Amino acid sequence: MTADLGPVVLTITDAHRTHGRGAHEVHALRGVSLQVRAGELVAVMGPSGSGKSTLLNIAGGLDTPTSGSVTVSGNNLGGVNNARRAQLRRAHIGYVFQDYNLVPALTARENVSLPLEFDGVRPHLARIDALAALAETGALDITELFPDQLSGGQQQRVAIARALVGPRQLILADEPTGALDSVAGEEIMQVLRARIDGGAAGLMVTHDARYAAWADRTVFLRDGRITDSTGALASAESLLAGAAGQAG
Ligand SMILES: Nc1ncnc2c1ncn2[C@@H]1O[C@H](COP(=O)(O)OP(=O)(O)OP(=O)(O)O)[C@@H](O)[C@H]1O
Repeated sequence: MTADLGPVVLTITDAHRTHGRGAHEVHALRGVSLQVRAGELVAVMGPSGSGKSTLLNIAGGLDTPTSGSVTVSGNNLGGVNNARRAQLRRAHIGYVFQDYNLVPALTARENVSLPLEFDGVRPHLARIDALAALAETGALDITELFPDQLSGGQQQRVAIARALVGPRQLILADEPTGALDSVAGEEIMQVLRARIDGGAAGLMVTHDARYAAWADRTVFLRDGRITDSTGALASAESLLAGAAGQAG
């Protein structure tokens, strides 16, 4: 997998993120540097409170580092105003969350079209792209169903299609398999892996070594710092040992 990596998509350089002040100050990130290339999936593991979600949020411009920089596809997210950051986010970055966040009143297809229509894509073109993304995630048979008619696994396929729709270069996933049984979880990982192999870069938070094993490498966070990094082939054993010790 690592042999065919493309250009660097995500660069995080010495990122610090502090929440609160004085006695309430929390150092969520303490100097994290990380690069993810096209065609590469990086898993992030670590105990509860170690800064995993904060790292994902700053990678996607949902949060900004207190110091340090974040560059996505050559765009420095810190050097632009909020409106431009939101635009860059929509153009380049797809998010997959554990709790799907689908709009209940919209069908699967409409949920996937929505981000494109926000960006001014005409409805018939958004529909074509939405159907392509739903095909990619194996959800073509449920395009006209509403979220409450779908299983958890099906809802996550729709949520991933929404994250992948259009030309996204960076896929950020926060426990994308968290609410699923292991069969559905493996299916979701196949979909994500295929998109990464197709040329996107991916950063995925997981507590589960089985899913981290789908990544090209895993970084371990502890107290806001990267403490360890391992390649996928380094050994499933070390991942399992790490997960057993660090899951939170
Ligand atoms: N908005 C905030 N205000 C204050 N503290 C925060 C905020 N967001 C995160 N934190 C703190 O920053 C630290 C890192 O949080 P973060 O959610 O990134 O960890 P995590 O590794 O994702 O945890 P979990 O596995 O439980 O989701 C924690 O101590 C958390 O309480």
